[in-house]
Amino acid sequence: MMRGVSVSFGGAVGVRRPVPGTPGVRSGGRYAARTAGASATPRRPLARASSQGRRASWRVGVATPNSSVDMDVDVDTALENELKENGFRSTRRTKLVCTIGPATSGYRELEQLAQNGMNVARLNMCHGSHEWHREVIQRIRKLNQELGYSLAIMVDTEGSEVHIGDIAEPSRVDMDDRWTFTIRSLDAESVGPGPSDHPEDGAGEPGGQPEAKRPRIASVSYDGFSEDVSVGDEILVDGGMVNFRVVSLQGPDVICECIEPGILLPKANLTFRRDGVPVRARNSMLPTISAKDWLDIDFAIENEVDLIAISFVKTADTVKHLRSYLTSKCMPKQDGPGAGTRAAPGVVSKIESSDSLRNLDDIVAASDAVMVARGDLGSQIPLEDVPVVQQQITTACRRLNKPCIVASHLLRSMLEHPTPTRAEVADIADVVQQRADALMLSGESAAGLHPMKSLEVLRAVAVRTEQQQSMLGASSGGDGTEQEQISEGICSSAANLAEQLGAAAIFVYTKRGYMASLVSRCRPSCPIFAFTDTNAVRRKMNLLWGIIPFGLPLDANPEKTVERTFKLLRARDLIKEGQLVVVVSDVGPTADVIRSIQVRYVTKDGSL
Ligand SMILES: Nc1ncnc2c1ncn2[C@@H]1O[C@H](COP(=O)(O)OP(=O)(O)OP(=O)(O)O)[C@@H](O)[C@H]1O
Ligand SMILES: CC(=O)C(=O)O
Ligand SMILES: [K+]
Ligand SMILES: [Mg+2]
Repeated sequence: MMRGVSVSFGGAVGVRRPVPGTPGVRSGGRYAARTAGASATPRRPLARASSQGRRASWRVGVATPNSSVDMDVDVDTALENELKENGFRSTRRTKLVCTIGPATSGYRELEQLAQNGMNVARLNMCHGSHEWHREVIQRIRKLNQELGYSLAIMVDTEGSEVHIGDIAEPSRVDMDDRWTFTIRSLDAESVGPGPSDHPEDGAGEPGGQPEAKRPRIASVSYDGFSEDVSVGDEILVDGGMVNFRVVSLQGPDVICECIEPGILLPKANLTFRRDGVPVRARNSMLPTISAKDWLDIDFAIENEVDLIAISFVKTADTVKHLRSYLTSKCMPKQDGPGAGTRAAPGVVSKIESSDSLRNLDDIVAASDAVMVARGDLGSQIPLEDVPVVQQQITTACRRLNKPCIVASHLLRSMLEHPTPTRAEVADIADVVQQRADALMLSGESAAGLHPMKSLEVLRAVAVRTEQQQSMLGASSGGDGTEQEQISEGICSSAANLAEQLGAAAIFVYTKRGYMASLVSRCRPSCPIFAFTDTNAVRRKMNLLWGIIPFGLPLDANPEKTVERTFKLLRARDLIKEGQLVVVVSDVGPTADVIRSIQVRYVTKDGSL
């Protein structure tokens, strides 16, 4: 049944006489023009615009008979600048997620990350207090409000993983160094050279071991740890950042010797192997969402973050359970003109264990987004399987239309060094070629020596790689309701058409971000301008490949909205006269939505 679907090619070709009083132009943040009133010149710059992307706003009166609608359109400051500076074809499509830690938690540093292309800020609840995270969230909100950014915030839960305590500082571990991992709680978690905590080691006494052999000690978060491991097991710290061999078990203490040197970080996680094979510890039977995680989830809800990432997801049931909790906790929000939209955070499932791989499709289908968490994944499955599994996950996400973040070790060497290895650059290029939606920095941006440089490298490699690519075929589709299939068909046709015509951009109007995601999934080679009327949807689209999210009130009459969009973007110089734009719209009078594809040339003043 095709009622209510119209594919029209009513391009407003050529140049029509400009409407008297072309709306003014400004840079960054919000553009506002009022259609009632007579003044045609910008009359109220609310803030100074600068090339760094300072937020500014102009309010403009445009004389149009029979109308008194407030016209405005919001776009992220950094994206607007990228678009203007790089042009449509070279603007980055792959989104960037940065973990915020001590190296980047200040306002100035956050602003610099935003300027350099961060789309989503990740807060890892393994570290820091709620107070610390709350302050970071407030700073990001301030950036969004005052400087016109539209950064999304993702809270990442700790999960029931085994990790060491909060040691005072990163610690170098050399070959043969002895460490004790204990399930005893330690008062001051002592790290580094010091007297032995264990009587039998004899260190700290005259005639004890030499300094380098003194045992060091760290607590372990999981009580079953000392029973799960055996002498001879290999302990991997953070998936291989440092490796130990278990030399003896003494009640609550596991005595280990370093067999591969490296750096031990606070809260580093522990996995173990027996005869070269990863061992499923009993902690894998613990609930995926721990008691602490629930407190962190409440914190995330309270602070209205956009996304919650769940560590070590094993089944879709966990995701569904969390979603019902979020829905019950989140009241309908008054967020812009789209009143009644629920501001419940999206659920990001982190794929980082062999259990999750068995249920991959179900987990992906139940989630709002997925993360390939290669750090832990690499210590839970054979390392050589990681690239294959990454490809499987990105493919499943495309098929099921869920955004996919590829995370961890992308620029690991930049924790210390100012330039990446060639292999790291090749890895980033590989992820971009797989058309993952987003790349994520962890320690590089949170605690490394070169957080800004890391983001610059990430962005530069992403953009360079994208330039070499052309459009990939649209999804296979075929599943879903008839209505969903119609939407998919419209969006993939629009993407194909844009490709054939070499269109400058695709415009898509989207209430929930769904239509935008369908266009994004086709990976067209022109940018996708997605217009929505709620800020929460706008921020969530920060994760979608190729999408440039705009905030714009959506008129009940879709044609009016389309016309207004062209005028506003033209006035802002974001589209140029003569450019060809493919428009996908399914925002209509509620009962009988008319979905259409239109091809339009941009006129001098944007009028149709
Ligand atoms: N909020 C923070 N406070 C202090 N240090 C942090 C914070 N966030 C991250 N870090 C540092 O950055 C390092 C790497 O980041 P992160 O913990 O996010 O690693 P990961 O492997 O991505 O996470 P996960 O624990 O979810 O597997 C951490 O070991 C820690 O030293
Ligand atoms: C990001 C994360 O949790 C990991 O790579 O393990
Ligand atoms: K985490
Ligand atoms: Mg992890």
